[in-house]
Amino acid sequence: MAKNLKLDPRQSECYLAEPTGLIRGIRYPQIGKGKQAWGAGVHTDGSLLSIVCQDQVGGLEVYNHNKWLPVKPIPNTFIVNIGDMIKAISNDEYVSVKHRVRVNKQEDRISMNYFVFPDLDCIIQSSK
Ligand SMILES: O=C(O)CCC(=O)C(=O)O
Ligand SMILES: [Fe+2]
Repeated sequence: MAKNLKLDPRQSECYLAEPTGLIRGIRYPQIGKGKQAWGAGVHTDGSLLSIVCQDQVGGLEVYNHNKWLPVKPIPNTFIVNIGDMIKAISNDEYVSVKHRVRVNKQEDRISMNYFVFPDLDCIIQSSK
């Protein structure tokens, strides 16, 4: 991505700072038969990138070409979502993905999420 956007390597380094990264572990409790609930409503992530590791229960959905698509759990596989900051840096060449999480009726769901944020003093600027 950095190559494609012709980013200065020093600039990309400050975007991908390690100390500002954030890990969030989430448990979505089962809701029981006959009920419906959202574990996470429709949103985009404010980060540069988000790396999601979900268990086998499923429930994550992404919006693509006017459709909601379930993200099938695949063992030992991470999902990488583009966040709002990449959208800003790339002048909308890369677009942050709308997503939501459906809660399962019979099983709890666990996901681990790593959000990549830039260094604290890094200035986000468009690549154009
Ligand atoms: O639990 C998931 O699969 C995604 C969670 C999420 O979208 C978030 O924490 O921003
Ligand atoms: Fe998210």
